[in-house]
Amino acid sequence: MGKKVLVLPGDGIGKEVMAEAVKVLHALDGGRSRFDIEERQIGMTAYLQDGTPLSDATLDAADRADAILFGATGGPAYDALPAELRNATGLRLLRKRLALFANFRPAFMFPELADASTLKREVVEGLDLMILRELNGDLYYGEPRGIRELPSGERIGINTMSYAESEIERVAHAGFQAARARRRKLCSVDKANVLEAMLLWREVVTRVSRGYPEVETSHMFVDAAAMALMRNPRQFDVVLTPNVFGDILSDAAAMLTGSIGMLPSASLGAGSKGMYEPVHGCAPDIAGRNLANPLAMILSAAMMLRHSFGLEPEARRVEQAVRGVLAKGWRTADIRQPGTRPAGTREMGDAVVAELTR
Ligand SMILES: NC(=O)c1ccc[n+]([C@@H]2O[C@H](COP(=O)([O-])OP(=O)(O)OC[C@H]3O[C@@H](n4cnc5c(N)ncnc54)[C@H](O)[C@@H]3O)[C@@H](O)[C@H]2O)c1
Ligand SMILES: CC(C)[C@H](C(=O)O)[C@@H](O)C(=O)O
Ligand SMILES: [Mg+2]
Repeated sequence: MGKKVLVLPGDGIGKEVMAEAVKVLHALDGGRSRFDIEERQIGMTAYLQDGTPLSDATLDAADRADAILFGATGGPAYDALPAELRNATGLRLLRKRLALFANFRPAFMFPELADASTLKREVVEGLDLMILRELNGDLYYGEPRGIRELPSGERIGINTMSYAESEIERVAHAGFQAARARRRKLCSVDKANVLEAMLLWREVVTRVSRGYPEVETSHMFVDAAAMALMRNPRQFDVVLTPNVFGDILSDAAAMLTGSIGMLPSASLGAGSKGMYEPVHGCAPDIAGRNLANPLAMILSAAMMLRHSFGLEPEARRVEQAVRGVLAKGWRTADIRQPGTRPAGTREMGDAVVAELTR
C-alpha cells in the first residue's frame, strides 16, 4: 500500500494549482503506486455540494491520511457564510484537530527570480529564511471570542490573544531544532512591550533558548521585525512567530521572493503526519483563468515528500525541477519579466513534469 495522501483542492485557484501538484506526484512516482491519493472537497465547493465546508467523512479521511495536501479555501461567498459555521468547519479546525502547531514557511529566493522581487536585487539576492509560525494558539483560538451586545445596545467584537506556556515551549523547541540544522540563528518575534501573552512568549522562548547555546537567539517586536524584513531580510535565518504575526509577516516575506505564488508551507505536529499548503489563498481575482502560479503548491508537495515520507532525494528532484523550469525562462504572470517565456498554470505544471522526466 502506498502512503495515504488526502488531497483537498478547495476553492478558486486552489483547484487549479492542486491539479498541477498531483500531476507532478504522478510523474515522480512513474507508476510505482507509492502514493495512494484520495481527493475530497473542502470550503465553498464542499458547502455547495454537501451543505458543509468540511464533512465528517472528510475529517475521517484527514484522520486516516499519512499526509494532507491542501490548496486554498475562501472567496466572497465563503467569507459571507456565518462566522460560527466557518470557524467550526474550516482550515482552523483541521489545524487544531490534527494538532499541527508548527507551520514552516520558507522564503527562498531562486537566483533566477532575483529581479522579479519588488525590492532591489542587492537586498534579496541569496535570501533563505524560515518563518516558523505557531499554528494552534493566539487570537485564532483564544476564548472568549464572538460578537456580543452591550447593555447600551452597541455591539462589541471580541477575540482573545492567549498562549499557554506548553504551547510556546513546543513551538520554540521546533524553532531551535530547525535553527540548529540551518545557520544557527533564531529571531523570536513578539509584542512583549504591550501584551501579556507576548511577555510570556518572550520569557518562555528565552528559557528554551538556554538549552540551545549553539543557536544565536534574538528578540524583536513585530513592528520592528516588519521593517527589518524589508530593510535587510538576509539577516534572518529562523524567524519564530506567534500565529497572527506569522500570518502577516509570511505574506510580506513572500514578496521578497518575487511572488506569493512561490511560497510553500508545511504544518507539522508531534509525528510525521503533516498538512502541506501554499501560503496564498484562493485568489478570486484570477481564479478560473489559468493564471495562477502553481509552484508554491508544487513546492509544498516537495515538503510533504521530505517531512512526512522521508523521501529527501525525491523532494530535491522536485525542487531542482522547479529551478530548472525557472532557468529555462518559464514564468507565470506574477513573476513575468522581459525576455521570459509566458506560461499559464497548466503549462507551468507541464514544464515541471517535463523537467522531472527528461
Ligand atoms: N490557506 C487558505 O486557504 C487561504 C489563505 C489566504 C487567504 N485565503 C482566502 O482566500 C480569499 C482571498 O484572499 P486574499 O485575496 O486576501 O489573498 P490571496 O492570497 O488569495 O490573494 C492575494 C493576491 O495574490 C495573488 N495571488 C495569490 N496566489 C497567487 C498565485 N498562486 N499566483 C499568482 N497570484 C497569486 C492574488 O491574485 C491576489 O492578487 C479569502 O477568502 C481568504 O480568506 C485562504
Ligand atoms: C485563510 C486563513 C484562515 C489563513 C490564516 O490566517 O491562517 C491564511 O491566511 C493562511 O495564511 O494560511
Ligand atoms: Mg495568510
